[in-house]
Amino acid sequence: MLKPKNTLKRIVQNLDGFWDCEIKEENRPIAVPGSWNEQYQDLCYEEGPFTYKTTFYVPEELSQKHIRLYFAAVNTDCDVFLNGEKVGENHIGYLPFEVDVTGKVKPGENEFKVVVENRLKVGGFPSKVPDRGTHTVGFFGSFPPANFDFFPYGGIIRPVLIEFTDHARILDIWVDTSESEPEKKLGRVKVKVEVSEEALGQEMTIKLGEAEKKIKTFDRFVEEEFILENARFWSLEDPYLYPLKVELERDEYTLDIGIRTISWDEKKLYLNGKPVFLKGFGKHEEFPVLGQGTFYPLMIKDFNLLKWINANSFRTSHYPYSEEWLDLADRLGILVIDEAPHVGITRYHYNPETQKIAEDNIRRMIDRDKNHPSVIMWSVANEPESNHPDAEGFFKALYETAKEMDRTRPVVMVSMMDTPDERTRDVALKYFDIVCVNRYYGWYIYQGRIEEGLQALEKDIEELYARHRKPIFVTEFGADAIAGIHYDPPQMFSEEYQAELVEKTIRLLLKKDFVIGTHVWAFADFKTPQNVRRPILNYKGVFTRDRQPKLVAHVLRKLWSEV
Ligand SMILES: O=C(O)[C@H]1O[C@@H](Oc2ccc([N+](=O)[O-])cc2)[C@H](O)[C@@H](O)[C@@H]1O
Repeated sequence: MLKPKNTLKRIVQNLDGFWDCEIKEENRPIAVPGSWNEQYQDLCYEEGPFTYKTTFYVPEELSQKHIRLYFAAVNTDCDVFLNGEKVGENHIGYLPFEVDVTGKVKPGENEFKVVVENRLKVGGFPSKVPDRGTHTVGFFGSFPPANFDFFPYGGIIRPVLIEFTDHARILDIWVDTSESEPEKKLGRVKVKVEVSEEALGQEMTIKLGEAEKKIKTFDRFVEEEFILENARFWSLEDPYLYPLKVELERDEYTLDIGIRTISWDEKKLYLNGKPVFLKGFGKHEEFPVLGQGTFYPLMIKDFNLLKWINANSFRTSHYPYSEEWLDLADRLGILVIDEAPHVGITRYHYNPETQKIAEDNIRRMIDRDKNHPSVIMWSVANEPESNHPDAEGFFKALYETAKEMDRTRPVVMVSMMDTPDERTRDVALKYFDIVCVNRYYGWYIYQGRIEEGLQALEKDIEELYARHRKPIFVTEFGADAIAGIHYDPPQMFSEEYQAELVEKTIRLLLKKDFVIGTHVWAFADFKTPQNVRRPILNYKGVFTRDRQPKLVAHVLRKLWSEV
Protein backbone atom coordinates (compact mmCIF):
# COMPACT_ATOMS: atom_id res chain seq x y z
CA MET A 1 0.00 0.00 0.00
CA LEU A 2 1.36 3.41 -0.95
CA LYS A 3 0.81 6.44 1.20
CA PRO A 4 -1.49 8.95 -0.54
CA LYS A 5 0.59 11.61 -2.20
CA ASN A 6 -0.08 14.67 -4.30
CA THR A 7 1.63 14.25 -7.63
CA LEU A 8 0.88 15.62 -11.09
CA LYS A 9 -1.83 12.96 -11.51
CA ARG A 10 -3.06 12.32 -7.95
CA ILE A 11 -5.18 14.52 -5.70
CA VAL A 12 -5.16 14.28 -1.91
CA GLN A 13 -7.42 15.99 0.63
CA ASN A 14 -6.34 16.19 4.24
CA LEU A 15 -9.08 15.97 6.89
CA ASP A 16 -7.00 17.28 9.80
CA GLY A 17 -8.73 19.82 12.01
CA PHE A 18 -11.50 19.95 14.59
CA TRP A 19 -13.93 17.08 14.34
CA ASP A 20 -17.13 16.72 16.37
CA CYS A 21 -16.95 14.09 19.03
CA GLU A 22 -19.74 12.43 21.00
CA ILE A 23 -18.32 12.20 24.49
CA LYS A 24 -20.42 11.44 27.56
CA GLU A 25 -23.65 12.51 25.82
CA GLU A 26 -22.12 15.82 24.78
CA ASN A 27 -20.88 17.05 21.45
CA ARG A 28 -17.36 18.41 21.87
CA PRO A 29 -14.75 19.56 19.40
CA ILE A 30 -11.68 17.33 19.24
CA ALA A 31 -8.43 17.70 17.34
CA VAL A 32 -7.41 15.27 14.61
CA PRO A 33 -4.65 14.21 14.70
CA GLY A 34 -4.31 13.94 18.47
CA SER A 35 -4.92 11.78 21.50
CA TRP A 36 -8.06 12.53 23.50
CA ASN A 37 -6.42 11.94 26.90
CA GLU A 38 -4.80 15.35 27.28
CA GLN A 39 -7.27 17.48 25.32
CA TYR A 40 -9.85 17.15 28.14
CA GLN A 41 -8.89 16.47 31.76
CA ASP A 42 -11.92 14.23 32.26
CA LEU A 43 -10.78 12.01 29.38
CA CYS A 44 -7.31 11.30 30.73
CA TYR A 45 -8.18 7.72 31.67
CA GLU A 46 -11.10 7.10 29.29
CA GLU A 47 -10.98 4.21 26.86
CA GLY A 48 -14.03 5.27 24.81
CA PRO A 49 -15.68 4.32 22.53
CA PHE A 50 -16.01 7.86 21.22
CA THR A 51 -17.71 8.80 17.96
CA TYR A 52 -15.71 11.20 15.79
CA LYS A 53 -17.61 13.00 13.02
CA THR A 54 -16.77 15.33 10.20
CA THR A 55 -17.95 16.19 6.71
CA PHE A 56 -16.00 16.51 3.53
CA TYR A 57 -16.85 17.90 0.11
CA VAL A 58 -16.14 16.31 -3.22
CA PRO A 59 -16.51 18.09 -6.56
CA GLU A 60 -18.58 16.28 -9.20
CA GLU A 61 -15.57 15.50 -11.40
CA LEU A 62 -13.69 13.75 -8.60
CA SER A 63 -16.57 11.63 -7.31
CA GLN A 64 -16.18 9.07 -10.11
CA LYS A 65 -12.48 8.50 -9.46
CA HIS A 66 -10.92 5.65 -7.54
CA ILE A 67 -11.23 6.94 -3.98
CA ARG A 68 -9.62 5.68 -0.83
CA LEU A 69 -9.68 6.89 2.75
CA TYR A 70 -6.30 6.56 4.38
CA PHE A 71 -5.83 6.58 8.14
CA ALA A 72 -2.17 6.97 9.03
CA ALA A 73 -3.05 5.52 12.48
CA VAL A 74 -5.99 5.22 14.85
CA ASN A 75 -5.50 3.97 18.42
CA THR A 76 -6.83 1.45 18.56
CA ASP A 77 -10.09 -0.30 17.59
CA CYS A 78 -12.31 1.56 15.16
CA ASP A 79 -15.30 1.31 12.83
CA VAL A 80 -15.52 3.64 9.85
CA PHE A 81 -18.84 4.91 8.44
CA LEU A 82 -19.44 6.91 5.27
CA ASN A 83 -22.87 8.47 4.74
CA GLY A 84 -24.31 6.14 7.38
CA GLU A 85 -22.91 2.94 5.88
CA LYS A 86 -20.15 0.98 7.60
CA VAL A 87 -17.22 0.86 5.17
CA GLY A 88 -14.32 -0.41 7.23
CA GLU A 89 -12.76 -1.33 10.53
CA ASN A 90 -9.30 -1.68 12.02
CA HIS A 91 -7.86 -3.19 15.20
CA ILE A 92 -4.25 -2.21 15.64
CA GLY A 93 -2.75 1.17 16.46
CA TYR A 94 0.32 2.82 14.94
CA LEU A 95 -0.15 1.34 11.48
CA PRO A 96 -1.99 2.77 8.48
CA PHE A 97 -5.08 1.27 6.93
CA GLU A 98 -7.12 2.22 3.91
CA VAL A 99 -10.78 1.95 3.06
CA ASP A 100 -11.73 1.74 -0.60
CA VAL A 101 -14.81 3.94 -1.00
CA THR A 102 -14.89 4.05 -4.79
CA GLY A 103 -18.49 4.58 -5.91
CA LYS A 104 -19.63 5.39 -2.37
CA VAL A 105 -18.72 9.05 -2.32
CA LYS A 106 -21.42 11.54 -3.34
CA PRO A 107 -20.70 14.70 -5.27
CA GLY A 108 -21.06 17.46 -2.68
CA GLU A 109 -21.26 16.85 1.05
CA ASN A 110 -20.32 13.51 2.64
CA GLU A 111 -20.79 12.48 6.24
CA PHE A 112 -17.89 10.72 7.81
CA LYS A 113 -17.90 8.97 11.18
CA VAL A 114 -15.25 6.98 13.04
CA VAL A 115 -16.00 5.17 16.31
CA VAL A 116 -12.79 4.75 18.29
CA GLU A 117 -12.04 2.68 21.35
CA ASN A 118 -8.72 2.24 23.14
CA ARG A 119 -9.24 -0.66 25.50
CA LEU A 120 -6.39 -2.49 27.21
CA LYS A 121 -6.82 -6.26 26.87
CA VAL A 122 -4.95 -9.13 28.51
CA GLY A 123 -3.38 -10.97 25.60
CA GLY A 124 -4.32 -8.15 23.22
CA PHE A 125 -3.01 -4.95 21.68
CA PRO A 126 -2.56 -2.77 23.61
CA SER A 127 -1.71 -5.26 26.31
CA LYS A 128 -3.18 -5.09 29.80
CA VAL A 129 -1.38 -6.29 32.94
CA PRO A 130 -2.54 -9.86 33.60
CA ASP A 131 -4.01 -10.51 37.05
CA ARG A 132 -1.39 -13.12 37.67
CA GLY A 133 2.35 -12.50 37.41
CA THR A 134 4.11 -13.03 34.10
CA HIS A 135 7.46 -11.40 33.44
CA THR A 136 7.00 -7.65 33.77
CA VAL A 137 7.63 -6.63 37.33
CA GLY A 138 6.87 -3.04 38.11
CA PHE A 139 3.60 -2.71 36.26
CA PHE A 140 1.32 -4.45 38.77
CA GLY A 141 -1.01 -1.99 40.34
CA SER A 142 -0.24 0.60 37.65
CA PHE A 143 -3.11 2.79 36.57
CA PRO A 144 -4.12 2.64 33.77
CA PRO A 145 -3.11 -1.04 33.90
CA ALA A 146 -1.02 -1.03 30.73
CA ASN A 147 1.45 -3.90 30.52
CA PHE A 148 4.10 -1.47 29.29
CA ASP A 149 5.83 1.66 30.46
CA PHE A 150 4.25 4.49 28.45
CA PHE A 151 0.89 6.16 28.61
CA PRO A 152 -1.84 4.33 26.66
CA TYR A 153 -3.10 7.28 24.64
CA GLY A 154 -6.21 6.86 22.44
CA GLY A 155 -7.66 8.62 19.43
CA ILE A 156 -7.17 9.37 15.75
CA ILE A 157 -3.48 10.04 16.33
CA ARG A 158 -2.25 10.58 12.77
CA PRO A 159 -3.59 12.31 9.63
CA VAL A 160 -6.67 11.15 7.76
CA LEU A 161 -6.43 11.55 3.99
CA ILE A 162 -8.69 11.04 0.99
CA GLU A 163 -7.00 10.22 -2.27
CA PHE A 164 -8.48 10.46 -5.77
CA THR A 165 -6.76 8.54 -8.54
CA ASP A 166 -7.57 7.20 -11.94
CA HIS A 167 -8.87 3.62 -11.94
CA ALA A 168 -5.83 2.61 -13.99
CA ARG A 169 -3.42 3.22 -11.17
CA ILE A 170 -0.25 2.30 -9.38
CA LEU A 171 -0.91 0.14 -6.31
CA ASP A 172 2.52 -0.43 -4.84
CA ILE A 173 6.24 -0.04 -5.46
CA TRP A 174 9.14 -2.13 -4.11
CA VAL A 175 12.71 -0.93 -4.31
CA ASP A 176 15.63 -3.29 -3.64
CA THR A 177 19.25 -2.11 -3.78
CA SER A 178 20.71 -4.99 -1.78
CA GLU A 179 22.69 -6.42 -4.70
CA SER A 180 24.59 -3.20 -5.24
CA GLU A 181 28.38 -3.32 -4.96
CA PRO A 182 29.54 -0.36 -2.89
CA GLU A 183 33.27 -1.04 -3.34
CA LYS A 184 32.78 -0.75 -7.12
CA LYS A 185 30.31 2.14 -6.76
CA LEU A 186 27.91 -0.05 -8.69
CA GLY A 187 24.25 0.51 -7.91
CA ARG A 188 21.74 -2.20 -8.76
CA VAL A 189 18.25 -0.89 -8.21
CA LYS A 190 15.42 -3.34 -8.69
CA VAL A 191 12.06 -1.68 -8.99
CA LYS A 192 8.85 -3.68 -8.86
CA VAL A 193 5.53 -1.98 -9.50
CA GLU A 194 2.04 -3.34 -8.95
CA VAL A 195 -0.76 -1.81 -11.02
CA SER A 196 -4.52 -2.23 -11.01
CA GLU A 197 -6.37 -4.48 -13.48
CA GLU A 198 -7.53 -1.36 -15.34
CA ALA A 199 -3.93 -0.37 -16.08
CA LEU A 200 -3.10 -3.56 -18.01
CA GLY A 201 -1.86 -2.81 -21.51
CA GLN A 202 -0.87 0.77 -20.71
CA GLU A 203 2.59 2.16 -21.17
CA MET A 204 4.56 2.67 -17.96
CA THR A 205 7.57 4.91 -17.57
CA ILE A 206 9.98 4.45 -14.67
CA LYS A 207 12.52 7.21 -14.14
CA LEU A 208 15.41 6.93 -11.71
CA GLY A 209 17.43 10.11 -11.67
CA GLU A 210 18.44 10.61 -15.32
CA ALA A 211 17.74 7.01 -16.35
CA GLU A 212 14.42 6.05 -17.88
CA LYS A 213 12.64 2.84 -18.89
CA LYS A 214 9.44 2.39 -20.84
CA ILE A 215 7.49 -0.84 -20.49
CA LYS A 216 4.08 -2.19 -21.49
CA THR A 217 2.16 -3.42 -18.47
CA PHE A 218 1.23 -6.91 -19.65
CA ASP A 219 1.06 -8.09 -16.05
CA ARG A 220 -0.15 -6.64 -12.75
CA PHE A 221 3.48 -6.77 -11.58
CA VAL A 222 6.23 -5.10 -13.56
CA GLU A 223 9.91 -5.52 -12.68
CA GLU A 224 12.87 -3.55 -13.95
CA GLU A 225 16.48 -3.23 -12.94
CA PHE A 226 18.58 -0.09 -13.18
CA ILE A 227 22.35 -0.49 -13.20
CA LEU A 228 24.11 2.68 -12.11
CA GLU A 229 27.81 3.04 -12.59
CA ASN A 230 29.49 5.51 -10.32
CA ALA A 231 26.41 5.47 -8.11
CA ARG A 232 26.20 7.86 -5.18
CA PHE A 233 25.50 5.57 -2.21
CA TRP A 234 23.23 6.59 0.66
CA SER A 235 25.39 6.81 3.77
CA LEU A 236 25.49 8.57 7.13
CA GLU A 237 27.93 11.14 5.76
CA ASP A 238 26.09 11.61 2.48
CA PRO A 239 22.44 10.54 2.69
CA TYR A 240 21.92 11.04 -1.02
CA LEU A 241 18.47 10.26 -2.41
CA TYR A 242 17.62 9.54 -6.02
CA PRO A 243 14.20 10.62 -7.26
CA LEU A 244 12.17 7.68 -8.56
CA LYS A 245 9.09 8.37 -10.64
CA VAL A 246 6.58 5.83 -11.93
CA GLU A 247 4.14 7.07 -14.56
CA LEU A 248 1.09 5.57 -16.17
CA GLU A 249 -1.11 7.39 -18.68
CA ARG A 250 -3.25 8.93 -15.94
CA ASP A 251 -1.38 8.18 -12.72
CA GLU A 252 1.99 9.05 -11.27
CA TYR A 253 3.84 8.29 -8.05
CA THR A 254 7.18 9.54 -6.78
CA LEU A 255 9.57 8.26 -4.12
CA ASP A 256 13.01 9.36 -2.93
CA ILE A 257 15.15 6.27 -2.71
CA GLY A 258 18.61 5.54 -1.34
CA ILE A 259 21.11 3.07 -2.75
CA ARG A 260 22.74 1.20 0.11
CA THR A 261 23.44 -2.30 1.39
CA ILE A 262 23.02 -3.79 4.86
CA SER A 263 24.82 -6.96 5.87
CA TRP A 264 25.99 -8.73 9.01
CA ASP A 265 28.12 -11.63 10.14
CA GLU A 266 28.97 -13.22 13.53
CA LYS A 267 30.33 -10.00 14.97
CA LYS A 268 29.46 -6.94 12.97
CA LEU A 269 26.80 -4.99 11.15
CA TYR A 270 27.80 -3.37 7.86
CA LEU A 271 26.41 -0.41 5.95
CA ASN A 272 27.72 -0.39 2.38
CA GLY A 273 30.23 -3.06 3.36
CA LYS A 274 31.71 -1.01 6.19
CA PRO A 275 31.19 -1.82 9.89
CA VAL A 276 28.81 0.54 11.61
CA PHE A 277 28.43 1.04 15.36
CA LEU A 278 24.95 2.15 16.43
CA LYS A 279 24.98 5.21 18.69
CA GLY A 280 21.59 6.45 19.72
CA PHE A 281 18.40 5.90 21.63
CA GLY A 282 15.15 4.21 22.18
CA LYS A 283 12.51 6.90 22.26
CA HIS A 284 8.80 7.64 22.17
CA GLU A 285 6.51 9.56 19.87
CA GLU A 286 4.89 11.56 22.66
CA PHE A 287 4.55 15.13 23.92
CA PRO A 288 2.47 17.14 26.44
CA VAL A 289 -1.09 17.87 25.28
CA LEU A 290 -0.43 16.24 21.90
CA GLY A 291 -0.18 12.78 23.44
CA GLN A 292 0.84 10.64 20.49
CA GLY A 293 -0.65 12.99 17.91
CA THR A 294 1.51 13.71 14.85
CA PHE A 295 3.74 16.71 15.57
CA TYR A 296 5.99 17.97 12.78
CA PRO A 297 8.02 20.65 14.65
CA LEU A 298 9.04 18.13 17.31
CA MET A 299 10.28 15.73 14.65
CA ILE A 300 12.61 18.43 13.35
CA LYS A 301 13.71 19.27 16.89
CA ASP A 302 14.47 15.63 17.70
CA PHE A 303 16.51 15.10 14.54
CA ASN A 304 18.40 18.30 15.22
CA LEU A 305 19.18 16.99 18.74
CA LEU A 306 20.19 13.57 17.38
CA LYS A 307 22.71 15.37 15.15
CA TRP A 308 23.80 17.71 17.95
CA ILE A 309 24.56 14.80 20.25
CA ASN A 310 26.42 12.88 17.51
CA ALA A 311 23.98 9.95 17.48
CA ASN A 312 23.51 7.98 14.28
CA SER A 313 20.41 5.91 14.99
CA PHE A 314 17.24 5.31 17.00
CA ARG A 315 14.71 2.56 17.55
CA THR A 316 11.01 3.25 17.08
CA SER A 317 10.31 1.75 20.49
CA HIS A 318 7.67 0.31 20.96
CA TYR A 319 5.60 0.79 17.80
CA PRO A 320 6.06 2.13 14.26
CA TYR A 321 6.27 5.94 14.34
CA SER A 322 4.62 8.33 11.90
CA GLU A 323 6.13 7.74 8.49
CA GLU A 324 7.46 11.32 8.42
CA TRP A 325 10.10 10.25 10.97
CA LEU A 326 11.45 7.92 8.32
CA ASP A 327 11.26 10.55 5.58
CA LEU A 328 13.47 12.77 7.74
CA ALA A 329 15.80 9.92 8.67
CA ASP A 330 16.24 9.14 4.94
CA ARG A 331 17.02 12.73 4.19
CA LEU A 332 19.28 13.46 7.17
CA GLY A 333 21.17 10.17 7.36
CA ILE A 334 19.95 8.56 10.58
CA LEU A 335 19.56 4.77 10.87
CA VAL A 336 16.29 3.37 12.18
CA ILE A 337 15.38 0.12 13.87
CA ASP A 338 11.71 -0.19 13.05
CA GLU A 339 9.71 -1.89 15.81
CA ALA A 340 6.29 -3.54 15.54
CA PRO A 341 3.55 -2.46 18.00
CA HIS A 342 4.28 -5.54 20.11
CA VAL A 343 5.09 -4.51 23.66
CA GLY A 344 3.94 -6.20 26.84
CA ILE A 345 3.51 -9.55 25.12
CA THR A 346 2.84 -12.37 27.59
CA ARG A 347 1.87 -16.05 27.60
CA TYR A 348 -1.72 -14.87 27.00
CA HIS A 349 -0.69 -13.85 23.46
CA TYR A 350 0.72 -17.26 22.58
CA ASN A 351 -2.26 -18.70 20.70
CA PRO A 352 -2.97 -19.15 16.97
CA GLU A 353 -5.42 -16.21 16.68
CA THR A 354 -3.11 -13.68 18.30
CA GLN A 355 -0.16 -15.03 16.36
CA LYS A 356 -2.07 -14.37 13.13
CA ILE A 357 -2.74 -10.80 14.23
CA ALA A 358 0.91 -10.29 15.14
CA GLU A 359 2.07 -11.72 11.80
CA ASP A 360 -0.30 -9.36 10.06
CA ASN A 361 1.04 -6.39 12.04
CA ILE A 362 4.57 -7.25 10.96
CA ARG A 363 3.51 -7.53 7.34
CA ARG A 364 1.81 -4.17 7.57
CA MET A 365 4.84 -2.50 9.15
CA ILE A 366 7.20 -3.84 6.51
CA ASP A 367 4.73 -3.03 3.77
CA ARG A 368 4.62 0.60 4.90
CA ASP A 369 8.33 1.10 5.52
CA LYS A 370 10.10 -1.21 3.05
CA ASN A 371 11.39 1.54 0.75
CA HIS A 372 13.09 3.70 3.37
CA PRO A 373 16.88 3.46 3.13
CA SER A 374 17.13 4.64 6.76
CA VAL A 375 15.35 1.51 8.01
CA ILE A 376 18.10 -1.06 8.57
CA MET A 377 16.45 -3.55 10.91
CA TRP A 378 13.00 -4.92 11.79
CA SER A 379 12.19 -5.55 15.42
CA VAL A 380 9.24 -7.89 15.92
CA ALA A 381 8.70 -7.14 19.65
CA ASN A 382 10.02 -5.50 22.81
CA GLU A 383 10.55 -7.44 26.04
CA PRO A 384 8.08 -10.26 25.59
CA GLU A 385 7.72 -13.11 28.06
CA SER A 386 10.26 -14.99 25.98
CA ASN A 387 11.35 -17.42 28.68
CA HIS A 388 7.93 -19.09 28.47
CA PRO A 389 7.99 -22.36 26.45
CA ASP A 390 5.15 -21.21 24.19
CA ALA A 391 7.16 -18.17 23.09
CA GLU A 392 9.35 -20.29 20.85
CA GLY A 393 6.86 -21.12 18.11
CA PHE A 394 5.22 -17.71 18.32
CA PHE A 395 8.42 -15.73 17.72
CA LYS A 396 9.84 -18.18 15.21
CA ALA A 397 6.71 -17.53 13.17
CA LEU A 398 7.15 -13.77 13.48
CA TYR A 399 10.77 -14.05 12.38
CA GLU A 400 9.77 -16.07 9.34
CA THR A 401 6.95 -13.68 8.47
CA ALA A 402 9.38 -10.76 8.45
CA LYS A 403 11.88 -12.72 6.36
CA GLU A 404 9.25 -13.67 3.81
CA MET A 405 8.55 -9.98 3.34
CA ASP A 406 12.16 -8.82 3.34
CA ARG A 407 15.36 -10.86 3.11
CA THR A 408 17.59 -7.79 2.87
CA ARG A 409 17.43 -6.53 6.46
CA PRO A 410 18.23 -8.22 9.77
CA VAL A 411 15.20 -9.23 11.84
CA VAL A 412 15.45 -8.96 15.62
CA MET A 413 13.48 -9.30 18.81
CA VAL A 414 14.38 -7.10 21.79
CA SER A 415 14.71 -9.29 24.88
CA MET A 416 14.97 -8.53 28.58
CA MET A 417 15.68 -12.24 29.11
CA ASP A 418 18.69 -14.51 28.60
CA THR A 419 20.68 -13.13 31.53
CA PRO A 420 23.05 -15.34 33.56
CA ASP A 421 20.00 -16.28 35.65
CA GLU A 422 18.88 -19.63 34.19
CA ARG A 423 15.22 -18.83 34.81
CA THR A 424 15.42 -16.10 32.19
CA ARG A 425 16.65 -18.43 29.42
CA ASP A 426 15.17 -17.02 26.21
CA VAL A 427 13.57 -19.72 24.06
CA ALA A 428 13.21 -17.57 20.92
CA LEU A 429 16.28 -15.34 20.71
CA LYS A 430 18.21 -18.02 18.81
CA TYR A 431 16.05 -17.53 15.71
CA PHE A 432 17.00 -13.89 15.23
CA ASP A 433 19.84 -12.36 13.21
CA ILE A 434 21.22 -10.06 15.90
CA VAL A 435 20.90 -10.50 19.67
CA CYS A 436 19.16 -7.42 21.06
CA VAL A 437 18.93 -7.06 24.82
CA ASN A 438 17.76 -4.48 27.34
CA ARG A 439 19.87 -4.36 30.50
CA TYR A 440 19.47 -2.21 33.61
CA TYR A 441 22.61 -2.90 35.65
CA GLY A 442 23.07 -0.10 38.15
CA TRP A 443 19.39 0.68 38.02
CA TYR A 444 16.81 -2.07 38.59
CA ILE A 445 19.56 -4.37 39.75
CA TYR A 446 22.73 -3.28 41.56
CA GLN A 447 20.83 -0.17 42.60
CA GLY A 448 23.20 2.64 43.46
CA ARG A 449 26.24 0.42 42.66
CA ILE A 450 27.49 1.35 39.22
CA GLU A 451 30.85 -0.46 39.41
CA GLU A 452 29.41 -3.77 40.59
CA GLY A 453 26.65 -3.42 38.04
CA LEU A 454 29.19 -2.99 35.25
CA GLN A 455 31.03 -6.15 36.29
CA ALA A 456 27.77 -8.07 36.19
CA LEU A 457 26.94 -6.56 32.79
CA GLU A 458 30.32 -7.62 31.41
CA LYS A 459 29.79 -11.22 32.53
CA ASP A 460 26.25 -11.19 31.13
CA ILE A 461 27.31 -9.86 27.73
CA GLU A 462 30.28 -12.26 27.44
CA GLU A 463 28.01 -15.21 28.20
CA LEU A 464 25.43 -13.99 25.71
CA TYR A 465 28.02 -13.90 22.96
CA ALA A 466 29.39 -17.29 23.93
CA ARG A 467 25.88 -18.78 23.74
CA HIS A 468 24.78 -17.12 20.50
CA ARG A 469 27.87 -16.26 18.46
CA LYS A 470 25.99 -13.40 16.88
CA PRO A 471 26.41 -9.62 17.07
CA ILE A 472 25.07 -8.16 20.33
CA PHE A 473 23.12 -4.93 20.32
CA VAL A 474 22.33 -3.39 23.72
CA THR A 475 19.05 -1.73 22.83
CA GLU A 476 18.34 -0.28 26.30
CA PHE A 477 20.21 0.72 29.43
CA GLY A 478 20.01 3.84 31.53
CA ALA A 479 18.96 5.54 34.73
CA ASP A 480 16.29 8.01 35.78
CA ALA A 481 17.53 11.53 36.47
CA ILE A 482 15.31 14.40 37.46
CA ALA A 483 16.65 17.53 35.78
CA GLY A 484 18.02 19.87 38.42
CA ILE A 485 18.76 17.17 41.01
CA HIS A 486 22.50 17.04 41.70
CA TYR A 487 24.45 14.89 44.13
CA ASP A 488 28.07 14.10 44.88
CA PRO A 489 28.84 11.24 45.23
CA PRO A 490 26.38 10.34 42.45
CA GLN A 491 23.06 9.05 43.79
CA MET A 492 20.21 7.44 41.90
CA PHE A 493 17.94 10.08 40.32
CA SER A 494 20.69 12.71 40.19
CA GLU A 495 22.03 13.98 36.87
CA GLU A 496 25.51 12.87 37.96
CA TYR A 497 24.42 9.25 38.51
CA GLN A 498 22.76 9.02 35.10
CA ALA A 499 25.78 10.59 33.38
CA GLU A 500 28.24 8.26 35.08
CA LEU A 501 26.21 5.10 34.48
CA VAL A 502 25.60 5.89 30.80
CA GLU A 503 29.19 6.87 30.04
CA LYS A 504 30.75 3.90 31.83
CA THR A 505 28.33 1.43 30.26
CA ILE A 506 29.12 2.68 26.76
CA ARG A 507 32.87 2.68 27.40
CA LEU A 508 32.70 -0.89 28.65
CA LEU A 509 30.66 -2.14 25.71
CA LEU A 510 32.84 -0.35 23.16
CA LYS A 511 35.66 -2.69 24.16
CA LYS A 512 33.71 -5.75 23.00
CA ASP A 513 34.25 -6.32 19.31
CA PHE A 514 30.97 -8.26 19.01
CA VAL A 515 28.82 -5.38 20.30
CA ILE A 516 27.34 -3.50 17.34
CA GLY A 517 25.65 -0.73 19.23
CA THR A 518 24.45 0.85 22.42
CA HIS A 519 21.14 2.67 22.59
CA VAL A 520 20.49 4.72 25.69
CA TRP A 521 17.03 4.48 27.18
CA ALA A 522 15.62 7.00 26.54
CA PHE A 523 15.91 9.99 24.24
CA ALA A 524 13.58 12.16 26.33
CA ASP A 525 11.44 11.90 29.47
CA PHE A 526 7.93 10.63 28.72
CA LYS A 527 4.61 10.10 30.44
CA THR A 528 3.70 6.72 31.91
CA PRO A 529 0.79 5.17 33.80
CA GLN A 530 0.74 5.95 37.53
CA ASN A 531 2.84 3.73 39.78
CA VAL A 532 5.33 4.16 42.60
CA ARG A 533 8.35 4.08 40.27
CA ARG A 534 7.16 6.88 38.04
CA PRO A 535 6.53 10.41 39.32
CA ILE A 536 4.25 11.16 36.32
CA LEU A 537 7.11 10.68 33.86
CA ASN A 538 9.76 8.08 33.18
CA TYR A 539 12.85 10.22 33.86
CA LYS A 540 15.39 8.16 31.93
CA GLY A 541 15.47 10.83 29.24
CA VAL A 542 18.80 12.24 28.14
CA PHE A 543 16.66 15.26 27.35
CA THR A 544 13.74 16.50 29.41
CA ARG A 545 10.26 16.05 28.01
CA ASP A 546 10.51 19.56 26.52
CA ARG A 547 13.85 18.64 24.93
CA GLN A 548 16.37 20.43 27.14
CA PRO A 549 19.67 18.63 27.83
CA LYS A 550 20.52 16.97 31.12
CA LEU A 551 24.18 16.58 32.19
CA VAL A 552 24.39 13.23 30.39
CA ALA A 553 23.55 14.90 27.07
CA HIS A 554 26.79 16.87 27.15
CA VAL A 555 28.72 13.76 28.16
CA LEU A 556 27.25 11.78 25.26
CA ARG A 557 27.88 14.57 22.79
CA LYS A 558 31.57 14.46 23.61
CA LEU A 559 31.85 10.67 23.85
CA TRP A 560 30.03 10.09 20.56
CA SER A 561 32.16 12.67 18.77
CA GLU A 562 35.13 10.40 19.49
CA VAL A 563 33.73 6.98 18.47
O1 LIG B 1 11.98 0.62 32.73
C1 LIG B 1 12.27 1.39 31.80
O2 LIG B 1 12.56 2.57 31.98
C2 LIG B 1 12.25 0.84 30.39
O3 LIG B 1 12.69 -0.49 30.37
C3 LIG B 1 11.98 -1.50 29.76
O4 LIG B 1 11.06 -2.02 30.69
C4 LIG B 1 11.44 -2.49 31.89
C5 LIG B 1 10.52 -2.37 32.92
C6 LIG B 1 10.80 -2.88 34.15
C7 LIG B 1 12.02 -3.51 34.39
N1 LIG B 1 12.30 -4.05 35.63
O5 LIG B 1 11.51 -3.78 36.58
O6 LIG B 1 13.33 -4.75 35.81
C8 LIG B 1 12.94 -3.63 33.35
C9 LIG B 1 12.64 -3.12 32.12
C10 LIG B 1 11.11 -1.16 28.59
O7 LIG B 1 11.51 -1.71 27.35
C11 LIG B 1 10.88 0.32 28.44
O8 LIG B 1 9.68 0.52 27.74
C12 LIG B 1 10.87 0.97 29.80
O9 LIG B 1 10.48 2.33 29.73
